[in-house]
Amino acid sequence: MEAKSPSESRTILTDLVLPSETNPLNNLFGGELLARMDRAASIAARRHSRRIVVTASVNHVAFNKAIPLGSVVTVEAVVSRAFKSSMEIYIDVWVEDRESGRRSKANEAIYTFVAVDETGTPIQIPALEPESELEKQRYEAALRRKQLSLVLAGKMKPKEATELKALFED
Ligand SMILES: CCCCCCCCCCCCCCCC(=O)SCCNC(=O)CCNC(=O)[C@H](O)C(C)(C)COP(=O)(O)OP(=O)(O)OC[C@H]1O[C@@H](n2cnc3c(N)ncnc32)[C@H](O)[C@@H]1OP(=O)(O)O
Repeated sequence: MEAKSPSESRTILTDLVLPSETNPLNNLFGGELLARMDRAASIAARRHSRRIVVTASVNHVAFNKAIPLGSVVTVEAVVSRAFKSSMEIYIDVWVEDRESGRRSKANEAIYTFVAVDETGTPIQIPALEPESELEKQRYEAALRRKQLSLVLAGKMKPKEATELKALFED
C-alpha cells in the first residue's frame, strides 16, 4: 500500500454561525462545533483510507475562544499519523474577522478514526509521510497521544505505554 501525504486528506469546511446554533451568550454551541469537527475529520479519514471509518475516540478538545453569532468559521482537518487501522486527525478551527478578513485560531481538537470493513472489523490503511515541519512534529507526538488514549480507555496497561512514560522521564 502506497504511503500518502497529509495534503491528500486535508479537508476544509467553511460555514456561518446561525442564531439556532448559539448559546444564551450568542456564541456558537460547543456541541455544534464538535459536530462540525467530527464531520470534517471523518471526511479526512475517509480521504486517507478510502474505507468506511468510525470515530474511535475524541482525544483532545480545547474551546479557547468563544465564536460569536454571524462569524465565518473554518474547520480544517488533516490526518496527522496513520497506524495499522487507526488514524489521528488534527483539527484547527479558524474564525474570520468580519471587517479585516484576518483569520485567527479559535479552537483545536484531536480525533482518532478507525478504518473498518463491511463487518466493522478494523482493516489496514496506508502509511502517512509528513512533509512540513508542523506535520512532522504532530506525527512524532501522535504515538504518545495514542498510548494515552488507549490507557484512558483501559485498552493498554500504563507500564506498556513506553513513549508516554518517556515524556515524564525527560
Ligand atoms: C472520500 C472523500 C469524500 C467522502 C465523502 C463521504 C465521507 C463521509 C464519511 C462518512 C463517515 C461517517 C463517519 C461517522 C463516524 C461516526 O460517527 S461512527 C459512530 C461512532 N463510533 C462508533 O460507533 C465506533 C464504535 N467502536 C468500534 O466499532 C470499535 O471499538 C473500533 C473503533 C472499530 C475499534 O475496535 P477494536 O475491537 O477496539 O479493535 P482493535 O483492533 O483493538 O483496535 C483497532 C485500532 O483502533 C485503535 N483504538 C481502539 N480504541 C482506541 C482509543 N480509544 N483511542 C485510540 N485508538 C484506539 C487501536 O489502537 C487499533 O489501532 P491500530 O494499531 O490498528 O492502528
